[in-house]
Amino acid sequence: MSVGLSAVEGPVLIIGAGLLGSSIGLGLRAQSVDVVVSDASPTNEAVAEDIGAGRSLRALEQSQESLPDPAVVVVASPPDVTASIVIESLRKYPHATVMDISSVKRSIVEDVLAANVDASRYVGTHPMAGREKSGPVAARGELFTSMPWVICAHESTRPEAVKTAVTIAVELGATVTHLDVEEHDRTVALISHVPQVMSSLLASRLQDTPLYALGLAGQGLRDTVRIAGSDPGLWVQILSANAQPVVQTLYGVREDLERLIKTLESPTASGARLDIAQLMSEGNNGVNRIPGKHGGAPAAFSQMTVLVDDTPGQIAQLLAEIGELGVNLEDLRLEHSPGQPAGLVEISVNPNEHEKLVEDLTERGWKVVR
Ligand SMILES: NC(=O)C1=CN([C@@H]2O[C@H](COP(=O)(O)OP(=O)(O)OC[C@H]3O[C@@H](n4cnc5c(N)ncnc54)[C@H](O)[C@@H]3O)[C@@H](O)[C@H]2O)C=CC1
Ligand SMILES: O=C(O)C(=O)Cc1ccc(O)cc1
Repeated sequence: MSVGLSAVEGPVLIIGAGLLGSSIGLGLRAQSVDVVVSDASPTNEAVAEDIGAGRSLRALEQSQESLPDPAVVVVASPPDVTASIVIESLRKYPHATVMDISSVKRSIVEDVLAANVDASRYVGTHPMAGREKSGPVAARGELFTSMPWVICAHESTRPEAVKTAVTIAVELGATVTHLDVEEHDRTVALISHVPQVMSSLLASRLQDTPLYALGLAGQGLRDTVRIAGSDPGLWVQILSANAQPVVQTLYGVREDLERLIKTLESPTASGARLDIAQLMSEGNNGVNRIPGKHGGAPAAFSQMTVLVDDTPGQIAQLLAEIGELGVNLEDLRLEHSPGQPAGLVEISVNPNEHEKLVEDLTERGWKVVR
């Protein structure tokens, strides 16, 4: 039974009410879907209920209310317990579609298919959205808006189960892509797991760096180490469950790293500079291939930087004025170094709006750098 106008049939039972589970709960509740949350940690389950991600299963049980038969079970627990929770849920809720959202798929699908359960109601999925924080306090209902969500049906998944998973992803604002399990694991090794490794390896170089040196860091360092703040416990599980595809990608990185080290050991040798330039431009080629917003073609937006005072309301004022000027912002990034009295707002717009916006904002008294 659906409570609101949502296309999702509830109740939806979310098992694992951490960052992802509670974000899904918040997003579905915003569409008036009936959501029940369950977590091994009573505290996380209670926090999830408090922030509005769904009704606590424990609280329902304590009040002697029985859980209405869930139409969908979303398993949002850490990867290492996901397969066993999926299997248990398929047994316990014989009418429910059971989907998981773990970052790795092959090991889970294999375990579910090997168990004596009705695996046709199981569909593996993976929202490509997250944060470098964990737990329900970090949850956001809009986490999945315009983000990809991969659906990995296995050979015996029922079409209705796929449809249910797609409906949930779409309801949360995500864009659905279908991949088989092997392709998924190979792909995420490159676009998610190795980036995490590279970020952590670079950030680990900073452990003994004097604080004055870190204080000089610009946005480049912050951009590349942001995800190094991720939960080690989760990443031990992800990397070990997807070790083989990750290692394949790391072999390529090792090759390029060895090439660069060798070149830089003799930087004035004949051809050395060309080799450095080649490595850098190979990086340019790669970054230019990353699609723009909403999965569209790589977009060539033009950028400008606006200096704002570090006082409340400045950024809101700037955005309001850009809106008044009728310009659509394609992207926005804030740069701010602690201790600096000003912040930098980097704005991306369509190139044909660039010059006029620089002029208009300057006229209105903003300090704009092209
Ligand atoms: N963190 C991220 O950015 C993303 C994570 N994922 C996947 O989502 C899943 C959850 O990750 P997060 O929400 O980040 O982790 P989290 O640590 O924030 O949440 C996991 C929750 O599961 C609970 N839990 C642990 N064992 C349990 C069990 N046996 N039964 C019920 N609950 C249990 C924990 O108490 C915790 O509240 C993982 O499988 C992860 O691979 C997918 C996409 C992005
Ligand atoms: O924060 C980011 O940039 C991420 O890429 C988050 C993320 C982490 C793990 C996943 O399985 C999917 C997405």
